[in-house]
Amino acid sequence: MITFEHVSKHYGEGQRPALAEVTLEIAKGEFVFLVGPSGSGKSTFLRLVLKEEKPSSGTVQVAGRDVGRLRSWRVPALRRQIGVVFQDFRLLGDKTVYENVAFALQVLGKPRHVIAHTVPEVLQLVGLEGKGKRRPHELSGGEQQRVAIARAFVNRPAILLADEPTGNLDPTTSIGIMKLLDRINRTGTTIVMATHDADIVDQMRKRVVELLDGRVVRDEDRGVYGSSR
Ligand SMILES: Nc1ncnc2c1ncn2[C@@H]1O[C@H](COP(=O)(O)OP(=O)(O)OP(=O)(O)O)[C@@H](O)[C@H]1O
Repeated sequence: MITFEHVSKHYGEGQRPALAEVTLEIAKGEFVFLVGPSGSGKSTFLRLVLKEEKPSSGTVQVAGRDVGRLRSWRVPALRRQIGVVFQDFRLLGDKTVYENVAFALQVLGKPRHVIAHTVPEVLQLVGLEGKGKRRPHELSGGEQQRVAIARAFVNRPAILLADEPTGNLDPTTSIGIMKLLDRINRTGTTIVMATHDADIVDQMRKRVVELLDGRVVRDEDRGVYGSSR
């Protein structure tokens, strides 16, 4: 589903590379934690998958396409296959929960009856039934993240990228969010999650890819946050 072959990314002359010779394959339906200290290249990895950045060298393939060679007019089609969730939720503050999720479908030109049917379904999936009329500021952080996940998932993308989705949440709320991501993963969606949350990684026991200074230094199935060696 996602293949990196000898991918390096240099943002600027004289800077050390944000990613260096990364070769990695993530299969359809996998759940992968990207871990590593601040500045190790996790967000850069995610941005390359989305074609928000271009690799300086090497190839990035997503869903069978060479992202580096993708023409700009094909980029929206690539991004339709990828849902994204961030640490700071990034909801539209002047829209209700329902409208935030519906908006993701409106921009894709989905007919109104499809939206009316799909949004309540996905709000129920994320545990927000009955809260569609609230605005983001009337929700807890965990609920806001559920809205963000509903919005990212409403189009049933093949891939969900999550950049520190539990970074602003307390441990109990974080566990709820992880259960939700696990449920989404079980529907067949490939999930790549960058995180500093050691407890979560240790509890979930999924594949762990560790970056250090832009290099993959560990890739373990059912891994833990810190090296087990
Ligand atoms: N737009 C940019 N321009 C220049 N340098 C950048 C840019 N984005 C990231 N970098 C540099 O690339 C390196 C990797 O950054 P990246 O954001 O990918 O790390 P990260 O592992 O996601 O960090 P964090 O855990 O703090 O989010 C860092 O040295 C950073 O300063």
